[in-house]
Amino acid sequence: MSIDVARIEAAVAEMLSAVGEDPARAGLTATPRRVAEAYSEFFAGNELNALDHLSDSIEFTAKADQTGELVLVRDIEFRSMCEHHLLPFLGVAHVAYVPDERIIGLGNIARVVETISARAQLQERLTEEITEAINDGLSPRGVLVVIDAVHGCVSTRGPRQTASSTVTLASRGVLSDPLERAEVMALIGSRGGDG
Ligand SMILES: Nc1nc2c(ncn2[C@@H]2O[C@H](COP(=O)(O)OP(=O)(O)OP(=O)(O)O)[C@@H](O)[C@H]2O)c(=O)[nH]1
Ligand SMILES: [Zn+2]
Repeated sequence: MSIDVARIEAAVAEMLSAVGEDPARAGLTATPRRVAEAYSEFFAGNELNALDHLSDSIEFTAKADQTGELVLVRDIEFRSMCEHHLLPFLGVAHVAYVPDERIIGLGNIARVVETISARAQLQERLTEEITEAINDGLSPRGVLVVIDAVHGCVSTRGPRQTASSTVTLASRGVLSDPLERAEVMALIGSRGGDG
């Protein structure tokens, strides 16, 4: 089902009334439309299939004596919507995989993250779904996804922990091995230049 902008606008006007605001006052008249546009962005991934970003994979043949090649795309910025409170959580995703017979243009890894983020999510499920998409789309020898995020529902309300971030990790195949995983974690932690 596509996003129903008119229904979002009506619901936002109703919420404004419910919190004691006047949705007709000058500063608020365009707010339902703006929120509907923002929600259309936040939930655009409901209409998309992340695997479509992996359909143009490239054949990759490792030489016989090469093992353990790794692709790591670090610091992919994302925002998603916490499904408990409909407040954003923001952070970075690090996506690593060990190719088998297919690799993919690097920008498509970020597109997978964006599509799966643009849905009502839990950070754990977001991490799992990105891992699963890379695993299904590229059939690699291993996948590891690490997400580090700050939740609006933890920082702006409830516990109000503004300095706390949450790290989640999911893996498949050879990157589930603790030693292989440790190498990727070290690479994620390292930064070239002044980063
Ligand atoms: N595991 C997990 N929990 C989350 C995520 N986003 C938000 N939460 C937590 O989900 C919980 C929802 O708990 P509830 O008790 O139903 O709601 P609440 O009373 O608003 O909880 P508090 O935020 O702790 O005040 C809260 O502890 C949130 O911090 C997430 O992505 N993953
Ligand atoms: Zn929440």
